[in-house]
Amino acid sequence: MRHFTNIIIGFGKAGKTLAGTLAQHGQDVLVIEKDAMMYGGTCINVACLPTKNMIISAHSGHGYEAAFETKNKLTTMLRNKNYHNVADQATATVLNADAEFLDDHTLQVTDDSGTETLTADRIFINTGSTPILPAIDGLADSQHVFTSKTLLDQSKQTQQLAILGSGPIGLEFASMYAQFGSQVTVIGQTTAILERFEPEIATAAKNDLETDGVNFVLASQLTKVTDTATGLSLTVETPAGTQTLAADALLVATGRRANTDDLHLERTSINTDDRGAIAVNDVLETSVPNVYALGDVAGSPQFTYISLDDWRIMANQLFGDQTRTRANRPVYANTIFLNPAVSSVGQTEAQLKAAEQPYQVLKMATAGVPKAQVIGNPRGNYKALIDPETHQILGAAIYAEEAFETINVITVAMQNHLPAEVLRDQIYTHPTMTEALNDLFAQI
Ligand SMILES: Cc1cc2nc3c(=O)[nH]c(=O)nc-3n(C[C@H](O)[C@H](O)[C@H](O)COP(=O)(O)OP(=O)(O)OC[C@H]3O[C@@H](n4cnc5c(N)ncnc54)[C@H](O)[C@@H]3O)c2cc1C
Ligand SMILES: NC(=O)c1ccc[n+]([C@@H]2O[C@H](COP(=O)([O-])OP(=O)(O)OC[C@H]3O[C@@H](n4cnc5c(N)ncnc54)[C@H](O)[C@@H]3O)[C@@H](O)[C@H]2O)c1
Repeated sequence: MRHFTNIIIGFGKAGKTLAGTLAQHGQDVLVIEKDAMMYGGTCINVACLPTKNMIISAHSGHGYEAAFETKNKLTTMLRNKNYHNVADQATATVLNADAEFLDDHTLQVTDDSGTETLTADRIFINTGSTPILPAIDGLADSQHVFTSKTLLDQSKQTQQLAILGSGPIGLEFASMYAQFGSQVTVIGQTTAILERFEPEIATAAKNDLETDGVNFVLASQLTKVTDTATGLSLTVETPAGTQTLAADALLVATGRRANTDDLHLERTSINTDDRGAIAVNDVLETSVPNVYALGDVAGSPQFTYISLDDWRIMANQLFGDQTRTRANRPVYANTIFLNPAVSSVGQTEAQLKAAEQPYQVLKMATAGVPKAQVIGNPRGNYKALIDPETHQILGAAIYAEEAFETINVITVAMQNHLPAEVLRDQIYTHPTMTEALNDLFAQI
């Protein structure tokens, strides 16, 4: 039985960054990753980075197959770099094996050479999340049903793509495939898309997706999947009655759940919450002392930058002044990478209204921003909500080119309680999309 000071299960964003921190402090650390094609974790191999690379290729007019090759080169380079970032540290070791718990502090790892028992002073669980496949007649047995990961593996373009779920994965793939020229149908159970965004922005984005060729079947339930000679036939209960849709492939994008499947937590005193995520306190410790969970598996909001923030909390607790916790996570935004992107931060007008909190609304069309015309994509709009007394920003939503950059400027202002005048009066380089903030906040 080998013993380590630190064992990290899963090569995710939090885990790989923590491995570097521990090694820099001279501590030994073993990182266990079950899949050698996943060194570096989900984001760089099968999620954020390959999808954004393919989306950029699609929006730039590149064909699917060229985009696929470019994406594979990128992920291969990143995987190799991520592996060496950890494995080349003097006190770090990477083990390609499946890890499971035997008891609270003992792990068993299994690889081609057999099994081994390991113990550690501290164990960090960073095993990410896994797609939820709804129990729909025929779905599990179909040869033409894909997850985001398996669809990204397809070297040939799917010409007729059905997508179940209108969340970020469903919409980003819909936008990407429509730009590649495929016929895309999104089947959603909600009556609208982007429900957590401002309605003006959600409506504009939906109209533009439709202009790009995406067909929406909303407020509907997929009830049956049947494989045909060429693809599949989908039975959908819609408000207008039962519809049958034909497609070459179905992407299932109906959410992701914490990945605890192989860990055998039932052999431990590690608790899970009502969503199946590992229950942790504000400093990410599980119900077992010295066993921690970080990122998606700990029920953290499912973003790479939040997994990275879990690393900040952990590093601060281990080596810093122990002030950072989940409870004082800074303000953060989110983006869905459509054409253009939609980004939001803080509260929406509906939330402020429900809370009876006073606010002033500022709105502007993207077409008024010179850079949007330079790029040739003037679609979209901006909306901000400010406190009428302090002029602090309560929320913002942007549907525009480079929304994902501009929103970060607003986020910094919100985190630091700056009045909107600071963004209104700031000098921005020209021509940039950030200049929109001069005009948006000029309406105060
Ligand atoms: C298609 C898609 C697009 C996304 N786009 C974005 C985006 O643009 N921006 C964003 O911020 N977020 C995005 N996300 C979400 C983001 O990818 C995740 O929130 C993030 O990767 C979670 O990281 P993590 O640190 O929790 O673990 P992960 O990076 O998921 O790492 C977990 C690792 O643990 C390994 N593992 C699991 N079980 C075991 C075991 N028993 N033994 C050993 N190893 C094990 C897995 O193989 C995996 O490598 C996207 C997700 C998807 C699916
Ligand atoms: N740009 C980004 O930051 C980005 C991109 C992709 C994914 N992600 C992360 O990954 C997570 C998972 O993404 P996701 O889109 O799979 O999940 P999600 O939970 O965000 O959205 C799932 C959608 O599927 C719908 N749905 C669920 N069951 C359904 C059913 N039976 N029929 C029809 N619709 C159904 C839900 O109503 C919801 O709209 C996201 O929550 C997000 O945190 C982030």
